[in-house]
Amino acid sequence: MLPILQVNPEDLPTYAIVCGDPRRAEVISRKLANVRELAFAREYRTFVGEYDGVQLAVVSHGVGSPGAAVCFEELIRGGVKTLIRVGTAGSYSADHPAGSLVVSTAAVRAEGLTHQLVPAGFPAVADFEITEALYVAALESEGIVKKGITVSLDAFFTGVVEVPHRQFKQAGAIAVEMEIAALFIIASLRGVRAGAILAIDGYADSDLADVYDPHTDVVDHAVEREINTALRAVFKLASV
Ligand SMILES: O=P(O)(O)O[C@H]1O[C@H](CO)[C@@H](O)[C@H]1O
Ligand SMILES: O=c1cc[nH]c(=O)[nH]1
Repeated sequence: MLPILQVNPEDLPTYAIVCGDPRRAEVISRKLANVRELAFAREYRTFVGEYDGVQLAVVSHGVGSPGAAVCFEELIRGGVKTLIRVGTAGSYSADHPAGSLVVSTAAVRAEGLTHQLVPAGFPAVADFEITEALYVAALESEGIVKKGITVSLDAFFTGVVEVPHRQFKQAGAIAVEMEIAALFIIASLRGVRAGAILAIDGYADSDLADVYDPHTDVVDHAVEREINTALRAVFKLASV
């Protein structure tokens, strides 16, 4: 039994879609055939089922890298070889506002967890095949799709220390979220592949406390679109 997810490794397939929100995991699970909920322990809700004949798990990892890392590590210990994060993110550009999709090609390690795992200069990079499958599948849907470098932070709300959003943006990053760096570093360390797609829910460098509202139809529609994209990507990846 995986001690924290509370899942029996024998029940896990080799593909997994992961997301922060346990409710999103349940939404994704409703798109699967022969679905079973294996566990709901802490923030980690685990379903297994089939999409177009491909067996996959859908698991929530909560908010923030340390908790998400526990989920990724246990899934990999349980036999998962392909992990796709289906998340939300803040945008750095009016070219991709709320409702857009972003496929992460690499992540800035602006968080703490990965610095306890690998040396400072080690890159957090997505798997090429997963990234390609996600991007191609996303382009088949209606709406804006971008691919590029994303930033993984620990702090969601700001304090008195300035987060260098302007520098990240000037250096080429396109969106901000919280767990992709951990996912890509852990995948590299453990010899599995990982990718990520994000629904944009606002602007990252605004005062989030005042303006952040991820509960809009535009964001809901983008989340639905990224879920369908990720499922089609899983099917494509499993078919080659
Ligand atoms: O929508 P999820 O997958 O949770 O992703 C983003 O949303 C959470 C913050 O609201 C963080 O987990 C961040 O990475
Ligand atoms: O981490 C996150 C997630 C969604 N939107 C943001 O601005 N930041």
